[in-house]
Amino acid sequence: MTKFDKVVISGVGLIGGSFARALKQAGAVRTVVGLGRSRTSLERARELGIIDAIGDDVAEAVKGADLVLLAAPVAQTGPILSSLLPHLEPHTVVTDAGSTKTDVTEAARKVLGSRISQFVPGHPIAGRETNGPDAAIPDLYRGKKVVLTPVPENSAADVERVAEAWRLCGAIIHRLSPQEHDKVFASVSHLPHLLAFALVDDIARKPHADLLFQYAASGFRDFTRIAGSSPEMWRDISLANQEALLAELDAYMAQLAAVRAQLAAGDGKGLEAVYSNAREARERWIAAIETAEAPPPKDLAE
Ligand SMILES: NC(=O)c1ccc[n+]([C@@H]2O[C@H](COP(=O)([O-])OP(=O)(O)OC[C@H]3O[C@@H](n4cnc5c(N)ncnc54)[C@H](O)[C@@H]3O)[C@@H](O)[C@H]2O)c1
Ligand SMILES: O=C(O)C(=O)C[C@]1(C(=O)O)C=C[C@@H](O)C=C1
Repeated sequence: MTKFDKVVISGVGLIGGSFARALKQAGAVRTVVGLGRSRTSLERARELGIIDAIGDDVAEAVKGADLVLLAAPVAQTGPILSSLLPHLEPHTVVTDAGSTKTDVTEAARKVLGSRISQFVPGHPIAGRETNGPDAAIPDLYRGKKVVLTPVPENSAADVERVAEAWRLCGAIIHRLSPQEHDKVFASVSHLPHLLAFALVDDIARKPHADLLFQYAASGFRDFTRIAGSSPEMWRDISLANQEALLAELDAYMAQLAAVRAQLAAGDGKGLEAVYSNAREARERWIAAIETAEAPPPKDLAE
């Protein structure tokens, strides 16, 4: 069942590589061509069987492509689209996997002009702290959400084409506006990453850091897992979503100030109320996510 004759991936790391692997596993693509910044990394992707060919020449790479996925750090969106535009055929649908959507859509609009209709912005809500082609796995998106934030100029058919590709990877399609998207993910993704990076950085800079790390255990490991993520990627996400992230950070700092006051006052009842509310909310969230993200059987996604 070949749905896509040729798919081009610009940025063959965890996200782009997993997309290619998933489409290949579903038997849904004939050829995957990789574009990228690092030749070594593209060669590794080819060696791993993630891509079939390295796009040495952009014009040749995008010629006859059904679908192009941008999966590089979000600040690369404009430059990558500029390089693709002169060679982009009218039938080719372009999408992206960037973690922010307002900046990506603005960059795409600026570069593509009237051809913005060919760009359907998207974001898979799945990932890990590892990066590069070696981290790519075919089941990364199985049972996970993909948020599409289409622009008014997109045709229903092009949006459906992108949705279909993600469904073939096992994902479930949701839709938000770019602004709604960026507010939501500032809260539940971008802020936790900033906090994890800041905490580990803070501890690492203490004079007795070695002693502290020697005794840090599973609680610390769980809280800071995401501080193992790509600094370049998270720099771009933080700056791209600066306004919403600052708003979430301010709200969190107010919460910390309130909790600090309870601690300083020895207000055990107050602290326990915060901890209980958090634990209950987390339990409800885990139960809901386990129901919603129960992976569909492989043949249903195909
Ligand atoms: N890691 C996650 O958990 C996650 C989840 C969802 C979405 N995303 C988004 O997906 C995108 C890719 O993230 P990733 O985790 O796969 O990172 P990654 O580091 O594994 O892969 C990114 C790839 O892009 C390449 N690249 C960098 N600049 C480029 C350029 N100018 N042109 C072409 N390729 C370029 C890099 O060489 C690398 O191979 C980012 O926009 C990120 O915000 C990440
Ligand atoms: O699991 C992880 O390591 C992730 O960070 C994945 C995660 C997140 O949940 O925040 C990170 C960035 C994305 O854009 C989507 C998903």
